Amino acid sequence: MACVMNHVFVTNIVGKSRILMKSAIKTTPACRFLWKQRNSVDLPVRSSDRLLSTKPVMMKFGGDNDFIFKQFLDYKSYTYTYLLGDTKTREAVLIDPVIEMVDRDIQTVKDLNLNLVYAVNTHVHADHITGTGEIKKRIKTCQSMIAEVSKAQADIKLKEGNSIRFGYQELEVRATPGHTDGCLTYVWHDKCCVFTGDAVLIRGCGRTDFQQGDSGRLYDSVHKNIFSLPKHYSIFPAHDYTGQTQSTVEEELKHNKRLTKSREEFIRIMAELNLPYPKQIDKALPANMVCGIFDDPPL
Ligand SMILES: N[C@@H](CCC(=O)N[C@@H](CSS)C(=O)NCC(=O)O)C(=O)O
Repeated sequence: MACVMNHVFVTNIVGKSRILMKSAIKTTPACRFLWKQRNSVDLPVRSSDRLLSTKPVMMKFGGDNDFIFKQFLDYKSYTYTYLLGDTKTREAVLIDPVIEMVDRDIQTVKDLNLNLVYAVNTHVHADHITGTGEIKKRIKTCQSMIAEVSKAQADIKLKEGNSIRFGYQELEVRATPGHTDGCLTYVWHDKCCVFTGDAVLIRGCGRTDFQQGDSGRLYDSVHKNIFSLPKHYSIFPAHDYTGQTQSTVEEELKHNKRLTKSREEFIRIMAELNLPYPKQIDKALPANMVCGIFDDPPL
């Protein structure tokens, strides 16, 4: 097996030694696995030259897999919550849990005998209250995560270049601002998939008319940090309003109704959307700055 390890510099270890600064050289997945076995704290992640996995899409459902993947829907806000787990260690993370659906999420964690280590938000949501605070109340060892620049409360503040590790699995954190300034995208390179929050929706994108919305910034960050991924990577967004569940980088490069346009045209399209404000925005925004925990229970 070709295994070029090169140099590793792990500089910032936070929260049970699972958050690692990007810095080293990407190798083959098998090589990385062997390397991780030798050293459970430091691990090589990808280099700035974006050398990435050449494996085909690996979202197998069933069989002898090393991971768990579940996509849940909140049918009120059309939010997708993702449960990702590592079958060897049973460690798991939840991405974008919704407060009203926490019973479902925690029950699934229990059913699958998982140890939920992180409850992660892609950004400060405006349309629903996050479930991260409620989850932390019920699972004391679970830590919450959100972007540092969002200034929202969380146990661990993330920024571009961090990695989120659960068992032998790892998500790369990429900054994709524009819908909000703290939008993060999580890339699961080993499984060739990417959790884009509201930055890229299927055939669309997050609106840019409130919070720190900035259409030019969204266009640039998506093209730099999502559309530069290998074409076969699967895209899993935070919402879909049309009944779709998943896309790929290739599909969105070809068919996204907004992001395939020129930057100038994109900015014009976004300025003319005239969408109604999300119904829950007035309570969701302040609640989500404090992990979704208010003194008064949410309606
Ligand atoms: N009707 C929904 C809100 C729908 C909405 O505005 N969605 C946001 C993401 S949640 S802030 C969005 O960016 N939509 C993009 C689009 O093109 O629809 C509600 O009342 O909650």
